[in-house]
Amino acid sequence: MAGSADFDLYRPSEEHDMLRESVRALAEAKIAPYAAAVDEEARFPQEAQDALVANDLHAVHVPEEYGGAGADALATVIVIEEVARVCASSSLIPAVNKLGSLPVILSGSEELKKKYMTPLAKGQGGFSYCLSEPDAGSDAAGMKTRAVRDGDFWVLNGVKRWITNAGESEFYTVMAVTDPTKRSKGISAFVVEKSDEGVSFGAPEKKLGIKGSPTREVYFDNVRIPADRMIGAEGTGFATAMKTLDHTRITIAAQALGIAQGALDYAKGYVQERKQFGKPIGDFQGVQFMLADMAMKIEAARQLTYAAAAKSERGDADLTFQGAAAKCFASDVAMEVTTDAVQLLGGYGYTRDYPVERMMRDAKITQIYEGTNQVQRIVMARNLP
Ligand SMILES: CCCCCCCC(=O)SCCNC(=O)CCNC(=O)[C@H](O)C(C)(C)COP(=O)(O)OP(=O)(O)OC[C@H]1O[C@@H](n2cnc3c(N)ncnc32)[C@H](O)[C@@H]1OP(=O)(O)O
Repeated sequence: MAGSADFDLYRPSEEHDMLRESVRALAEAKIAPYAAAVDEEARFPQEAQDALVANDLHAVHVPEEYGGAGADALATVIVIEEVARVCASSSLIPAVNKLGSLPVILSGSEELKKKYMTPLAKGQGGFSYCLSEPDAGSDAAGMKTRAVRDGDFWVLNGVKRWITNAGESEFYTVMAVTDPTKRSKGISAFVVEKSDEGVSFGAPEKKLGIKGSPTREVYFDNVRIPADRMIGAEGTGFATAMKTLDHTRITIAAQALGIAQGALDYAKGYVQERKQFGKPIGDFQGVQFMLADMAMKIEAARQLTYAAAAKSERGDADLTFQGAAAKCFASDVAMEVTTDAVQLLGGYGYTRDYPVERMMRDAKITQIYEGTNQVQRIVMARNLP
């Protein structure tokens, strides 16, 4: 797996290129064949989960000392990008495993890291991230889920909403209020296990896209967990949640990039096959210009995303700006490019007989989750370079 110092700001190393080739081959052979059915039936992509685990690609970011592949941020981006190119729902597996576990990696005790990163690396349990609530989305610090100390335990009560892979994951990073007088400084982070008494899940949301990735509410009803499940010090949970997003918004950019590339690749092939007025529609300059614009936007998004991944790896001071910028830009590109791909396929593009309408529906969420693109602008404006 690629090492952390192997890439400069913009250029993936030879190892990164090899990783891309192998993930692309795996994704095309083992994930792409199920993408349409996973979407149509709104079912978890078990085939993708199995293929990713078998090839050690389900959580590549886990450091080697905990049995992981120790992939750097760019390698993680490449894995997510290549899986998203064929199936966005499946790309949420490596993405959410990073999102859910990064709070532990960034701020957790050595004991917590050993306890939870090891099974994650082995594919014995995924990790979900519980920040949002029914009434606390963009205003994450307005959360109400409460954790109250009781001797050597914390007792959690509340509801988290929009939790990706809820019910599938074994482990949950949960942000909860430990001091209601302090807003963001009164929030702490915890690891909760699916098997903890009092944890339950709502019905899967019926969504426009990423239908293969279950999104459910998570309920905490007097969930009593040992005090050493707190991630970092009391009151640092919100900062940990935000620091995590600085790194993982780049994985959403990767996902957007993959979806856009998948749509461009499909449209490129289609315009050579489809004949109108006696020749392939790709011979018309109007169509060529659309493809050129799509490729140009994707390339710009890729450069921004890879540069952000390099900053994530190095922990550069301007990561907050760059992560938000990459997520915002790449997700807008994904929406534009997938919409243009549908346009290029005309009436066929609008049907489920072709994959581009799925890609267009899947692209939409990348403008919304891990902070709407309006929130990204708040973040960028507060952290201008
Ligand atoms: C991977 C695929 C799965 C996808 C699943 C998707 C599920 C999700 O979408 S996850 C949830 C997404 N939610 C979000 O992104 C939340 C959006 N909201 C936000 O980011 C914030 O609430 C935001 C930016 C609006 C700021 O909120 P606000 O309440 O004004 O807080 P703010 O005053 O900036 O910060 C509070 C404290 O946190 C700390 N903080 C804020 N940002 C950071 C940061 N980037 N790094 C470190 N600390 C930070 C600050 O130190 C600040 O403390 P201080 O007052 O001492 O400076």
